[in-house]
Amino acid sequence: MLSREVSSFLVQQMHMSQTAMRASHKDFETAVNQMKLLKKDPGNEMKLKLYALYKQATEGPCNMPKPGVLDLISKAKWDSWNALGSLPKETARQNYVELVSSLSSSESSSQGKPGADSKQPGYETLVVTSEDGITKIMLNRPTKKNAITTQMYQDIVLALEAAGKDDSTITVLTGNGDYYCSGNDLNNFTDIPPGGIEEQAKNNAILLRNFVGCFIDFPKPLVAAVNGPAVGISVTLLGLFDIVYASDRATFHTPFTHLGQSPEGCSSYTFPKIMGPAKAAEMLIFGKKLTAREACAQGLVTEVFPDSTFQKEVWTRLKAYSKLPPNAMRTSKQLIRNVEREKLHATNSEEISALQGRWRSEECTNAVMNFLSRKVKL
Ligand SMILES: CCCC/C=C/CC(=O)SCCNC(=O)CCNC(=O)[C@H](O)C(C)(C)COP(=O)(O)OP(=O)(O)OC[C@H]1O[C@@H](n2cnc3c(N)ncnc32)[C@H](O)[C@@H]1OP(=O)(O)O
Repeated sequence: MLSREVSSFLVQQMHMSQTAMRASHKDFETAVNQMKLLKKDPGNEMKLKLYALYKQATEGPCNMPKPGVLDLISKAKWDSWNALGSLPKETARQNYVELVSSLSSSESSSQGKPGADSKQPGYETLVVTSEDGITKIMLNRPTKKNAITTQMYQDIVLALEAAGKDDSTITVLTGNGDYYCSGNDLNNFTDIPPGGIEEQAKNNAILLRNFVGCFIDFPKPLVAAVNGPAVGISVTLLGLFDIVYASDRATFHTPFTHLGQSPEGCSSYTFPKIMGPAKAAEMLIFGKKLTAREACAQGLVTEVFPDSTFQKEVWTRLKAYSKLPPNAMRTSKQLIRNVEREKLHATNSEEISALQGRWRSEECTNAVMNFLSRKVKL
């Protein structure tokens, strides 16, 4: 017998509309007005992002002359707009609407909670520690193989934002227990909001755009310590890390087709670039699982360590790196990232548009249902 969540998920899926979810001009105008009503200052970085998207949505690509270096504010605005390159007006409009919507909902969810603004977040399923110049973000849901829940996506974003600003020099993502991460928690698909599947897909799209965007824009060296098997989004994101160390027990599996889904985490761009199109296709289209050594041979993994000495060797290495001059490391990271930052954001948008279609498909519905009703494991 199917669980209640699975049945309700199925019913919603059968009734959902096939209309595309592009933001209309009216949605855009509403978002522009909503921005004026925000009570909390979203911060300079966010304001620049919104400015750039607004200009791109209303005027198209930046073709203004670059302001002089002494005109700091105009230059920051110009840089932000110019970084969007040839992003289509329609995509910029949609990104703007989604960004404002996420700001409004985080503002309303913090209302009425005394001290919500000043409180350091206590993460339920992450352990964040800072020591020896290294901030470690550890996924901490070992009994569920560190599958990422909706709350965890949000917490990882918060933890990365904090790590980007703290005084550590390197940030490390790792997993607790025998898995690094089993990817998206498939129960995320059963938590259907009042607006049905359409609203769910829209919320997931906002969540994912923001989540992947954070990895694209992370300002410091970012290291993955892959302590065990990795699945789905935890694999695709590796293409956005600066270094990937893996235990020889780790495997790398992206079974998107089996799940009726399509790649995310910018992997449709980073994987062919890293390993060549033929190897990338075998992983992303056919779901071939790689061993740690294969992933290393294909350039996705920097170095593989025996599982028995993984922790000791990785942390000794990272502690030595963390003593290098931090500003030089940041500058090098930024130079490398700036070459393709715009391309990565555009890829993120494209992948999410495709996924929204996939999430509404029968192929995806059946795959999720088979997992939740314990019929299929990867
Ligand atoms: C909103 C943004 C969306 C972004 C999209 C991302 C795409 C992806 O990430 S696709 C990848 C999704 N992941 C999977 O499909 C993995 C599903 N899990 C499995 O196939 C297996 O659990 C496993 C191969 C990872 C491990 O098998 P094993 O036999 O060793 O352990 P289990 O008994 O199956 O697992 C223990 C426990 O953990 C639960 N669990 C594991 N992975 C997930 C998951 N991804 N979602 C939800 N729950 C998961 C599993 O159900 C077990 O729970 P119970 O002990 O309560 O039965």
